[in-house]
Amino acid sequence: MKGDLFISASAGTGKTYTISKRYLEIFEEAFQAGEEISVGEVAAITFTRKAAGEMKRRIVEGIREKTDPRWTGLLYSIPFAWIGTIDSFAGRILAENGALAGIDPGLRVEAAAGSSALVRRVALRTVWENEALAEPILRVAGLDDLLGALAVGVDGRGKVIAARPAGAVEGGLPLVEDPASAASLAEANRAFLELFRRFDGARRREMDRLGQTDFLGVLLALRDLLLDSPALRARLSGQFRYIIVDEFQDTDHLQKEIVDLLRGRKTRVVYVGDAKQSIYRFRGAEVEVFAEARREVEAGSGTVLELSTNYRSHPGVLDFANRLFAGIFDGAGISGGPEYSPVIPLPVAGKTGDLPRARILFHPEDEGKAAALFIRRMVGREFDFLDRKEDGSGGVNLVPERRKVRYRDFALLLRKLRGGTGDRYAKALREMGIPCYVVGEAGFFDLPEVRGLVSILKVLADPADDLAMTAALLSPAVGLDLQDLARLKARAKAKAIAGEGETDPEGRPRSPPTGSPGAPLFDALGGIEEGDLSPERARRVGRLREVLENFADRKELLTPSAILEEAAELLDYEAHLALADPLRRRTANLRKLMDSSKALDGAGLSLREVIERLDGSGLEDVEPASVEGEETDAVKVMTVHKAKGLEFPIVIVAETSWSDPATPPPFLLRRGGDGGSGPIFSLLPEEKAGEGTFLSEMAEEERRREAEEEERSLYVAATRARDLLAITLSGPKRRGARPWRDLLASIVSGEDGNPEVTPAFLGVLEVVRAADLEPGEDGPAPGGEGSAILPDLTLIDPMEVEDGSLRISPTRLVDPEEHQPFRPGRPPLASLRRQSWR
Ligand SMILES: Nc1ncnc2c1ncn2[C@@H]1O[C@H](COP(=O)(O)OP(=O)(O)OP(=O)(O)O)[C@@H](O)[C@H]1O
Repeated sequence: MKGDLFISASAGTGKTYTISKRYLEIFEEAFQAGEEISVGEVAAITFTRKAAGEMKRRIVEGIREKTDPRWTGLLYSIPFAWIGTIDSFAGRILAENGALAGIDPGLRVEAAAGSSALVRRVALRTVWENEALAEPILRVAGLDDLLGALAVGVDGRGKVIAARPAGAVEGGLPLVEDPASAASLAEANRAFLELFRRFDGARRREMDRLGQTDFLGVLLALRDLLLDSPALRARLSGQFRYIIVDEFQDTDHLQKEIVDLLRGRKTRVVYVGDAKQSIYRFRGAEVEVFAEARREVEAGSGTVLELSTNYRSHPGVLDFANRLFAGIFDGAGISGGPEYSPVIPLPVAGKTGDLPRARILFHPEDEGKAAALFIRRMVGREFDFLDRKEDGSGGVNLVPERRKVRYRDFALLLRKLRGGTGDRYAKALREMGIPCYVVGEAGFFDLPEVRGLVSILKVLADPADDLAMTAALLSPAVGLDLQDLARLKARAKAKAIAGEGETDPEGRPRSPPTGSPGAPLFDALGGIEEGDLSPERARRVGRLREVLENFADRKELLTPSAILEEAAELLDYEAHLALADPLRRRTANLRKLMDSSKALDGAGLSLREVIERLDGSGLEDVEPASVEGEETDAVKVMTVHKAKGLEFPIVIVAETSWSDPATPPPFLLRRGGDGGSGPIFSLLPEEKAGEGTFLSEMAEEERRREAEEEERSLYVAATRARDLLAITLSGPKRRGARPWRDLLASIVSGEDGNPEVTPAFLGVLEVVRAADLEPGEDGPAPGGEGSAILPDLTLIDPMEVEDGSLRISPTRLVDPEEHQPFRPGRPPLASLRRQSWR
C-alpha cells in the first residue's frame, strides 16, 4: 500500500474486520520483506475500550493461526501494542514522555469531564456559593436546567470558556422580540458565562486534587506537548509507521490535529468510518472532519476504498434497509450529509423461509406492548437464522441454520433510556413474562443507589458537608427531589438567622461558615415542618437523621464496611431498593459496594481515605454489578449508542414515536466548528424569541443538525440486525414527537388504525398488528408452548455461595411451586403463571 488509506463503508461491510486483518498484513508484509518491525510502530485507535479488546482478540486469533516463529514473538508483545481509545493513546504518550512537560505520570484520565457525579457535585456547589450570580439566571430558568446547562457546557468540551457574552443584539438580528425579555436574557447570559467560568475552574481544581484529568484535558495536553517540544514530536513521528483510526466519523478537529502532529514523513494513516453512523454530536463529534480527511487523502497520493458487500445481514433485511435509507440520505443537508450507496448481500447457500425479514410491529397506543407480543409470539418457534461459512474458494456464504428462537436473540434498541424509557419497556416485557434486562449507561459510582450510601458515609465524616448531604437526600436512600431540597435549605437559612443549631451532632458548637448561605442542611433535618415534605419522605429523612446520630460517636470504632452494612440495615435500604427493582440489579450493586468496602477494611485506612477510594476517583471504569451476562436467556434493552458496533440476530427498533419533553431546550448551546465562533447560551425558551430573531435562526439550525443526527441514529439502530429487523409503531403522531417517526412515513401509510405497507416496500416489509397477536380467550397463544422454562426473570433468586453470602445467579430460575423469593408488591403466583403460560 502506498500513501494514506481512507475506508468509507456502510454498516456491516466488515470495517472492523478489515482493520484487524490489515493490522496483521502490515506485519506479514514486513516479515516477507525481511524488515524489522515491532508493535510499537503501529497504532490502532478504536472508539471504545470494548472495541479495542475485540480487536486485540481477533489479532491474537489471527497470530495463533501462523506457524512462523516471528509471529510467536509478536504474540508476546501484543500486550504492549498501541491498540486503544484516543484518550488512552494520548494518556500513554503523556505518561511516557510527560515529564518533559512537567506532567504527573500518575495522572488518571477520566472518560468524561470528570465523572458525572463530580460534575454535578461541583455544579451544585458553585450555584450555592454564588447565589447572587445565579439569581438572574434562576429568574428565567429552573435550577435543574441551570445544573444541566453547566454540565452540557463541559460536555461541549470547554469551548464555552472562549464564548463572548451574548448581547441583546447579535449579528444584526435582534435576540428576542420583546425588549424587556432581551434585557433579562442578556443579563442572565452574562451571569451564566461568569458562573460557568467559576464552575469550570472549580471542576478543574477538583479533578486536579483527585489526580485526574478529563478526556479533553489529556488531548489538549498532548497537542500542546507536541507543539512545544519539536524534539519529542520528531521522535514520535518517526516512531509510528502506521496510524489506523476506526470510527473516524465520530472524531473532531482536535483529534485530527493530533494525528497530523504524530505523523512523520513515512507514516501512513488509515482512516475508517461511515459518515452515516456519526452519532456523537452531543459529545463534540464533527462529522465534517471525516469529509475533510477524505478530501485530503484524495488530493494526496492515497487510496479511497469503498466496501459494499455486507457480511452481517440477511438479504431481506438489507433489501429493506437499502430502500429506506436511500430515501433518507441524499447527500444534501447542512453538514454536507452522506449519500447512500446500496450494500450487496452475501449469497445464501440454500433457501430461507420466514420472509419478509423486516416487520412493523403495530399497536394503536403502546409500542412496548407491540414488542412484547411479538417476542412472545416468536420465542420457541423454529426460525431460519443465518451463519457465515467460507465457500472453499476464498468467498463467504450465508448458510441457513434452522433452530428455535430464544429470548437472547433479541435486542430492543431505544434512542434514549432517559426518563425511565428503558424501565417502561422492561416493564411491558416482564408483564408478559418475558425475561429482559436493561443494559446500563452509568458507571458504578454514579449509580444513585451507590452514591446514596457513599454520601451518607461522607456526612458521617463531616456533618457540615452540605454537598454530601444533598447527594444523600436526593439518592434513593431518602428520595427527595430538588423542590424538597429547596424547602429544607430555606429552613436551614431560617435557623441560621434565628441563631439556632449552633451545635453539630457531636455537641461541638458551630456557626455557619462565613459566606455560606445558611446553616448546614444537617441542622434543618430536625426542623422539618408539616407540609415541607410528603409524610413518607419526612419519615425517611427522620430515619437518616437517626442513622447519622447513631454513628456519630462510634464511627471511629467501626470498620467502614460495618458502618455501611449497619446504615443500610437501619435505613431498610435493600427492601426499599427492591421495591422498584424487580431484577434486583440495584440490590446487586449494593452488595458489590459492600464487597468493595470490605476489601478496604484490612488496609487500615481512615474513614476519609476510605471515602476517597469509594468516591470513585479513578474508579469510573467499574462496571455495575453484573446480574446477567451475554449467555443469559433474556432480551437485552439498550440504547442505540450502546449497540454501536455490535450486532444481534433479531433487532427491535422501538420508541419510534419518541418525544423529548426537554426539547426545545431552554438552553441553546452552539459550538463553533473549530472554536472560531464561540457558543452562545440563551436562557429563554426559544418560543419567546419570535420569528426572524437571532435566537430563532440559531434554533432552526440546531434543529436541522439534530434532525440529521436522528437520521444517523435510526441508521445505526436498523443496521444492527442480522436475521430479522422489527420496528415498532403506534397510533397517530404525538405532539413533540421526534424525527424517527417522520423518517418512517415512507414505509407505511394509514398508521392511525390500520397501517399498510406502501407500494415501494411491498414484499420486503410486513405489518404485524398487535391485535392479531393477543391471545384469544381460550387456548394457548400460538408459539407459546415452545418455551421450555417459565419465562420470568423476576423469579431469579439470590443464591448462597460458599462464603455464606448471597449472590444473584444469572441462570438460576426458581421453580415457583417450591420457592417464593421475597419481592414486595409481587403479584400472586397463580396470576403470574397464568400470564406466563397462556
Ligand atoms: N471477510 C469476512 N468474512 C467473514 N465474515 C466477515 C468478513 N467481514 C466481516 N465479517 C463479519 O461480518 C460482521 C460485520 O463486520 P464488522 O463488524 O467488521 O462490520 P463494520 O463495517 O465494522 O460494521 P459497523 O459499521 O456496523 O460497526 C461481523 O460479524 C464480521 O465478523
